[in-house]
Amino acid sequence: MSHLPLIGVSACTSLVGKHLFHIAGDKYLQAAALAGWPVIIPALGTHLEVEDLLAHLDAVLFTGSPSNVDPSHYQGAQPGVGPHDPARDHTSLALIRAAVALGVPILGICRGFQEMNVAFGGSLHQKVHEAGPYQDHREEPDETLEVQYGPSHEVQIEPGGLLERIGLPEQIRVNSLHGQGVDRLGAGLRVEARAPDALIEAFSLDRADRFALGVQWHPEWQVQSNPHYQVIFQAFARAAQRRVEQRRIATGSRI
Ligand SMILES: N[C@@H](CCC(=O)NCCCC(=O)O)C(=O)O
Repeated sequence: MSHLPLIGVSACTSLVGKHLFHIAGDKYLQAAALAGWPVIIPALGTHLEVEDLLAHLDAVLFTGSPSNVDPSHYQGAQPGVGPHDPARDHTSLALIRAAVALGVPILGICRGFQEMNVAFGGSLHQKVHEAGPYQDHREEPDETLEVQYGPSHEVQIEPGGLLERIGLPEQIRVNSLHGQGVDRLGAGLRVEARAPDALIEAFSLDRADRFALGVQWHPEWQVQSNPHYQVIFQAFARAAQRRVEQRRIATGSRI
């Protein structure tokens, strides 16, 4: 039997009619399936130990979402810009910290990237477009998905980092669909890419023994037809496969 990695995919809470559901977008699940079997992680908050779940997973993908991380997680009690999803905040922040501690590879996309920064003690601009020298990084609300998720601006890949090592060239074009962005970078994170306005667009954990990468753009979008997006998921898949091997050795081949 082959040991296909199990890839956790973070869910948002969302009302469908009068009932609360835990949902993850199809494009994230399809892209995660390039690395292994995706399993949706419900945003159940903190009453379950995330370590118990992580013991069974080989990697976790933290998805994008229209909701914003509640600023109480990084700058004290403030109303902040909604919508918020407190259950997702609690689940994701606990999962990110525990995954890194346990050596489970993680990839954060858009909100997931912002969650990673907050989990490492960083902060976010509430509205990037009102925060000084930055461009407006939001999508045009009335445009088609093809336009919204199409290339929007360049990012400059930092030399010597993970993104360079996995094969990305000095500059790539990426999509851009976010109102918030990294302000103070979390402890232990290394900048991997910046937008032309210098906004941080990607970071990794500065530890050779961990795969923890966050990107502000959406590499899951039509990943199969974009070689620059594909290499990110290929690197994530390799990290998940390494975790399968580590778990196999740790459990004496019984997985
Ligand atoms: N709300 C945050 C994060 C933006 C984000 O993740 N957008 C993705 C929305 C839909 C999707 O493609 O999953 C912000 O505005 O910065």
